[in-house]
Amino acid sequence: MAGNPNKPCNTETTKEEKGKDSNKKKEEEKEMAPTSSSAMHRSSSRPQLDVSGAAIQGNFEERNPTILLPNQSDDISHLALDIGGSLIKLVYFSRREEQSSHDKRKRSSKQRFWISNGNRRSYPILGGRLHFVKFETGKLNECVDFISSKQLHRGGIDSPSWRSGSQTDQNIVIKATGGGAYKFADVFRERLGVSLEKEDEMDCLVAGANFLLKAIRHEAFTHMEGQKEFVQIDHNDLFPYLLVNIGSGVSMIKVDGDGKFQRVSGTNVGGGTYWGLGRLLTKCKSFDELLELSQRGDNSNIDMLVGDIYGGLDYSKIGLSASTIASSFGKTISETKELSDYRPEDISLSLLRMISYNIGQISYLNALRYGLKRIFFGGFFIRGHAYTMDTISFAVHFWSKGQAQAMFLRHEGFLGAIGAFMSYEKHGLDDLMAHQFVERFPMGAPYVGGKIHGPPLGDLNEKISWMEKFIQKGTEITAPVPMAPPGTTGVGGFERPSSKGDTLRSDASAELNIGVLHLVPSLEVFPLLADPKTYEPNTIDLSDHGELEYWFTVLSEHLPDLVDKAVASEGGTDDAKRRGDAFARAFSAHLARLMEEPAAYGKLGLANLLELREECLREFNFTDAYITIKQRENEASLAVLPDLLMELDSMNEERRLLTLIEGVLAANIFDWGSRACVDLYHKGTIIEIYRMSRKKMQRPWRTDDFDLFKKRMLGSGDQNVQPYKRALLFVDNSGADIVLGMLPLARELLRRGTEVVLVANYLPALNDVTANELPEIVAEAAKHCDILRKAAEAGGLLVDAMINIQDRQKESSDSVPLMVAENGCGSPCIDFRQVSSELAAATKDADLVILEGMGRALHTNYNARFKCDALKLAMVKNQRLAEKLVNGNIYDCVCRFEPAQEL
Ligand SMILES: CC(C)(COP(=O)(O)O)[C@@H](O)C(=O)NCCC(=O)O
Ligand SMILES: [Mn+2]
Repeated sequence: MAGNPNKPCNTETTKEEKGKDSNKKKEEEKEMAPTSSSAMHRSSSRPQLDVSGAAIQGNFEERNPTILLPNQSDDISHLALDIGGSLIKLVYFSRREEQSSHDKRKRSSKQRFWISNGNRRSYPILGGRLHFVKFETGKLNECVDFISSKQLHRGGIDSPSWRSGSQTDQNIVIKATGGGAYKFADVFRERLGVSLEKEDEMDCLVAGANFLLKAIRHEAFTHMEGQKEFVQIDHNDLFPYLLVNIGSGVSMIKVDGDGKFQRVSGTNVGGGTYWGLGRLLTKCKSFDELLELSQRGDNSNIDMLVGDIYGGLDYSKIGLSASTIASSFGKTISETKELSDYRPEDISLSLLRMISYNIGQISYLNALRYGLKRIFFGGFFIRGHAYTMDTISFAVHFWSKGQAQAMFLRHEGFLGAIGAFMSYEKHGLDDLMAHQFVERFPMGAPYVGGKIHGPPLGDLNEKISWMEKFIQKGTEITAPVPMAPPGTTGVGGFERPSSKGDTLRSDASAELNIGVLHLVPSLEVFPLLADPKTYEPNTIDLSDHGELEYWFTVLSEHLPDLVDKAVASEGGTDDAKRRGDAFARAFSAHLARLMEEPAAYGKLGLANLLELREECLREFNFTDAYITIKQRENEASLAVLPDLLMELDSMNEERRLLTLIEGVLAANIFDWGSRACVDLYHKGTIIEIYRMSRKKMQRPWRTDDFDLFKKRMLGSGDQNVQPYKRALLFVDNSGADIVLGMLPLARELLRRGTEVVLVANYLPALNDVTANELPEIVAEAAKHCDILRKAAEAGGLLVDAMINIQDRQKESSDSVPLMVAENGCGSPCIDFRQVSSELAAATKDADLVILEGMGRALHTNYNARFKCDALKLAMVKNQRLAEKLVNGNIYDCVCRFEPAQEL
């Protein structure tokens, strides 16, 4: 919303004044509203969530069970709108998780043990997803059709009230902001029978920005000369800042806190100006077309530069280079030329620079006026466009002499809509934290949301046929637009950005930068992290282009094998083949997109890529691609476990501890995600490979802290040591890895009086063992081992044990328990900023963490520090990683012991 052009644009409007204004407006509306529209709600009649008598419906073991609210009578809307001059922005919430066959399998397992969370809430009451969609305001009907087709105004197709038909549309109130909330209220009433409850635009913008800056980890970034860098915002040091929202017009708001702000300025030269003038001057048919034209433009043909005035020289005395724009459109004063003599590309770029530069400059002056160091720019004018951001950044940097910094927001265009959504008090979103959001990039959002609107694809078949049909289009989307030769001058004399980040894709680009936000309120920061603020899970920095290229190649080359396994896991049917093909295309498209713009989905690390691959598989309904392999390897390993245990029991404790650690490292070779290992499997049986791997376990290992660990475990000389109280073992692969490696180590800890929690994945990833599979494996192993059996019984793992209950209670009461906890992840790596509340609860009294495998101990967490002792064990199954990380070779081993970090 721009300032009134008839008023100076720096007219201040305080929030209090605004409040008075909007109350007055509301009163006027009330008087004017016909009685039939008495449903036009005021805050007093705002629907509230009544959680009295709330009960979990169905199985308590479900991750996101339905919460039954027997006393809830108000209509609950899951939709909010920001109806601007050019675009309608829609934020909607879908409550229900799709039920995967994995979940179904999980529910059928009776043996699963859950650690009690005490008073913690272990179920996500508001678990669900936040979706972001936009429409052109001129196509309001399409927006209404979209809402209607998804029944969003009634809480979504899946809402119980919609299915039972218990909800009447007359009572439905939808929060809306922006001018269109007034202008189009009748359309919504007539077409959907709903009332729009207007929320103040500035209130919403600020609420949306504050929410995003606090809740989304990689929301804010800087963009200078083509380089995008994410900025970690400290929640306690966020205010004050200047929020500049560039829509059709521009608002500049000084934000001092939640709900505390002042609109200090604005300018009527904004996105509408660019689009309006651009349309007249270039005959472009859409904003995006105009923006795309600018990519190929050279503004020096239109703008008068300092060099044009000074005969090619800089005006260095006052710090102006020859390429600085002295006068936007200054060259077009030439009387000999007509509009048709100028290239539309050059006009577009010149216009874009004029407007962006102007906004950057006015913003800085306002920041200066109020002593604000940080300026956040939002609004759909920006559209993730590199030139626009660079120009604004340059202006801020130039005029502030580097003292102020322009920052941009990934959800730039949705601030108002998010704010309107948050104004439903019942959602209680304002309390949510970064660790409770997981952003995902489903095929349905980035690739189909390509047009100005795009309902995420509904069912699997739609997704597959979209991939088949539009693969050509997908390639176009991800391919860079050819650039004009560089060398044109820009504002203030910086050359046009030459990084790949400045390529403009189709109009899908805006959607490509944001995904669907999964709200999982049960996620927590791992309580044993020494310093969560500085914790960075990824070891490999993919902003290094060489690294990026290497890992992209590795993942691309692994694809055919992965597809084979995935298709086989689903019986090799034609349907599975079709899905496999679609998966490969989808994942390749994501890779290509990220290769072109690594920061497109937020800060990119190797763990994100490995997780994206798993997410893509799940999206095409491959719930457990390695299931057959996992089962086969478990069986083979369980068959030799009794012999191994006997061998171990014949050793003295020192020899045994060493053999156990060797065993873990040797068995970590069974990794179906490593190309080198997969090649090995074609040459031998599981047992042969295991034996070979054990034989090669010569100390010293590449990183070898075994002696330190041994000292802590066994003491030295006469010195006795206290056993660890509770150890969390982050286990990795199925088969030999868990059965012959980690379980025997767990047994040793149990034998020494340490409680053991086996922490495993919530969802399958490659051949990793899942928490759901562990009780069965432990039960099998326990058949051959009393220590494991008693501990598993004490831990409640052996519900179906053969012994009678009384005996079990007697025996288990004096045993330390062996338990299982799920980690909340479905990836080969682990991000300790987001773990399940079950795992967080299990950290109580834990004084040892053991991380096993490349994914959890090397790719992520290699540099992580914990409040308790930590042992990191892995075999490095990749030559390049071995060289980079430990200056060694493939199959080298890492045994890193780190005593508790002093705080
Ligand atoms: C995916 C993995 C992290 C799994 O390793 P794990 O955690 O099972 O030890 C690893 O196999 C990997 O980094 N693979 C890609 C590198 C390669 O194929 O050489
Ligand atoms: Mn693994």
